[in-house]
Amino acid sequence: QSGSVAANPEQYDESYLCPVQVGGQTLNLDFDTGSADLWVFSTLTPATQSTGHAKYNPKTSGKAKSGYTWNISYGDNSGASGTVYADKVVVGGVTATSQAVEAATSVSTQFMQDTDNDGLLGLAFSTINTVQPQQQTTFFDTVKGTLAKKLFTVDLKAGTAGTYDFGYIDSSKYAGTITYVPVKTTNGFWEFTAGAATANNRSLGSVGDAIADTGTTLMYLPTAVTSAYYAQISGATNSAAAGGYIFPCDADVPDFHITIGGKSFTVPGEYINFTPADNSGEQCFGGIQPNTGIGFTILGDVFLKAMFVVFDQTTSAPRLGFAAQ
Ligand SMILES: O=C(Nc1ccc(Cl)cn1)C(=O)N1CCCC1
Repeated sequence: QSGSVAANPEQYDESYLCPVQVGGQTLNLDFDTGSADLWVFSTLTPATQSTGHAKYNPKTSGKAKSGYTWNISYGDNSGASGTVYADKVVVGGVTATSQAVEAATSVSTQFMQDTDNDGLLGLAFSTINTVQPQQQTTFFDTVKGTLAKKLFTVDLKAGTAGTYDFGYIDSSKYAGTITYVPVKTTNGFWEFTAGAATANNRSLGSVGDAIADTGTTLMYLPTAVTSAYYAQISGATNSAAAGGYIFPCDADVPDFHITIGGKSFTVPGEYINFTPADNSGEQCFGGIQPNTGIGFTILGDVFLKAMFVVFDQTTSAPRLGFAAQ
């Protein structure tokens, strides 16, 4: 089988939500290549936390996995926890007849407040799934053997709907050729080595170990690369109060170029002029921030929405394919 689902941007492209049928009920989920749990708001979630969200009712067709629990936290310190059911999950026509559906019994404030988001669909490697006592597979791992090709592609866009495709590569969605690089799976992420970064034809240094993460909004780069980038924007400062680099909203924000697999790819400066940093709209928050304390680079949505990316498990050595949109 193969299929395609829309990825609809939230305000400021903060995240992208995709309609998914869970036990016959449609929920809008945040597809996240940086985690491996499929969890949903449910009838088990306290009403004080679930108001405004679509909820999965396991009673309809779910089979409880007795004694199974899950508990996940993300880089922004949001998180959720709950219990586990097996149910039918359909994404863009691709069907998992018995997928582990993790029903939330508790969610953090960030999830409670984002009423467009009804849960997450993890697309990292199942080795980092949090279900105990027995780890469960991601939707992709569950259906992988039934797909025309064991791969999915990500085509996020700035300010408009993109797509996640499962089982095939649509060559109309990218320009030029796809450049493939090997993936290191030991941390459970789609992790690879990126190369030189430049802006205004000046070297910013090398990016190095990086993950392709659709669940993270921004780009978190090595501190040296980040500071060299913002040195080229007059008025840019690293503001503790704002939580990162900000600059005058009318500044000239340079394009960011990164080499992957020997090919250069460009993130337009306008994507890096991310959002107003305050109510006056005078200062804007940067789409590139330092990866302090993370230990690797995260290439999140700001990067991905300039790219067409193939998450490829067609062979025993997973790989990532990158092309310009
Ligand atoms: O928080 C995340 N990433 C993240 C955020 C900040 C920093 Cl420094 C690093 N990573 C993330 O992937 N998600 C997924 C769903 C909700 C948030």
